[in-house]
Amino acid sequence: MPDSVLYLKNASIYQRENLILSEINVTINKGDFVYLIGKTGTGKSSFMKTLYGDIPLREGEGSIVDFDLRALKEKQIPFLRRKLGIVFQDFKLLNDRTVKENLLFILKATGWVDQKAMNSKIDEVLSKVDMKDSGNKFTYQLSGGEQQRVAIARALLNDPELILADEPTGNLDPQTSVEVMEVLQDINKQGNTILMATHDYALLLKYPSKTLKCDGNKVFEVVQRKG
Ligand SMILES: Nc1ncnc2c1ncn2[C@@H]1O[C@H](COP(=O)(O)OP(=O)(O)OP(=O)(O)O)[C@@H](O)[C@H]1O
Repeated sequence: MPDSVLYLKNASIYQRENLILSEINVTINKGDFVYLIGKTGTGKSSFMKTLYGDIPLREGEGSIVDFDLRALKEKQIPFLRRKLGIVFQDFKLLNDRTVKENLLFILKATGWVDQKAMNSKIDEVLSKVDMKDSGNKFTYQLSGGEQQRVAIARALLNDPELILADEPTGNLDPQTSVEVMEVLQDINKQGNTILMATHDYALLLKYPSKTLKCDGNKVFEVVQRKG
């Protein structure tokens, strides 16, 4: 699989002893923008959690950014997550710090030491999400859409090979959802690979792309009709 960043073959996903999804066959290639859709409770979050090592893959084959999901050891998980950018519905920013301090925290935690390099990386990712002028604001001073843009900037810090966004617009109004989606589209056009779980069908229609659907314990690729 030369250009694949995610590969699942006959994979099954369990929550404790409950089978959530089975016979999953999915490939995501470098540069793709892929949606993961499905009704509530069909397993989108379980799928995402398996990919970032929060749920072990117990059946089938799985490889993500060159990590074997079946053989993944607890101590490898931080290294896997360094190659992924993860964006959550509820932003998960540290509210007692400024935007820059939130980003510095992650850089230091992932081994960066050179202050100049850190500052320039922070400027770079904040520019990508159009938040360069807000570095000194506390996160609680930002709107929901701005907070999500900072969370996307944070996901970009370590040049991830794959961005996993789990309902990134789930807490946002329709207008702000479109703004955040524009940011995700832009960074995809710049070469980032993105898997986005969503139940926002308006976004799918506005920004059509490859779509996987969770339904009846399976994951299907669905073909979107144009027009
Ligand atoms: N920690 C857990 N332990 C046991 N079962 C769980 C756990 N978390 C989720 N489940 C079950 O797994 C199934 C899939 O849940 P999941 O959260 O993956 O769905 P989802 O498609 O992401 O839903 P939503 O859109 O509501 O977030 C549900 O039936 C849920 O009850």
